[in-house]
Amino acid sequence: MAELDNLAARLIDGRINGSPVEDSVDLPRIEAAVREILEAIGEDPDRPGLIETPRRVARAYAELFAGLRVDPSHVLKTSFDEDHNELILVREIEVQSFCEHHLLPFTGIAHVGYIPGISGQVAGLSKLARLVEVYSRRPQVQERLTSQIADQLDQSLEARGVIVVVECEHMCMSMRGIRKQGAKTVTSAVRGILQSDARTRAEAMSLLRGTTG
Ligand SMILES: Nc1nc2c(ncn2[C@@H]2O[C@H](COP(=O)(O)OP(=O)(O)OP(=O)(O)O)[C@@H](O)[C@H]2O)c(=O)[nH]1
Ligand SMILES: [Zn+2]
Repeated sequence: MAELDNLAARLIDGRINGSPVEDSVDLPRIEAAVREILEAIGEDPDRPGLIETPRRVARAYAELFAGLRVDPSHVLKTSFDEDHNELILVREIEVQSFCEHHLLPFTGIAHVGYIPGISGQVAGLSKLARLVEVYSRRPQVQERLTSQIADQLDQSLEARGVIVVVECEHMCMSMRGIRKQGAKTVTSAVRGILQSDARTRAEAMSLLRGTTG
């Protein structure tokens, strides 16, 4: 599992281009399924333009869903002690995920913030973005993505407070179905003091929006 976890973490980084990808998912099964889909929509999977498509899609899925094989608690393992007991916030972390209902992308941004706990555990800033990646690269719903990020931060850092706000556009709403482009879904998850104390939350919200005045 540790080896696979490591492989998937590198996949998330986009650093694998080659055979190791095959170890992480059942590629032949995905290929067969994609071929089936192509036939079912009335295409000829053997025409030159499509002949390699099932293989490409399988490899793309290995990368796009690599988050399923990473243990999110590993991401925040390398936290360190720092004498800072107020809000730490990383704004506008890119989100690229897939709605689990239609397997279509939803994309946008996440703001991730926390107030360190009495243990004084602080995470490397990039780890917050990595956490977003690990949970995004799975079939998801935006609400769960948001609360999973918040809960993991809460648990791993024993934070006094956590705030996560995610703002995304869903392709399943813009390309099909209701076909409304530009609609943004905003979800939030707050934990600890950021949930219980309205003033602290309001302060965090204004920083999160980029307004400090
Ligand atoms: N709450 C939530 N809903 C989502 C998310 N992603 C997609 N959806 C919605 O999931 C719902 C699935 O509804 P269904 O009625 O089962 O599927 P559908 O017939 O394809 O729905 P339409 O999109 O309305 O055509 C849709 O309303 C989607 O907009 C998400 O992250 N969170
Ligand atoms: Zn959807």
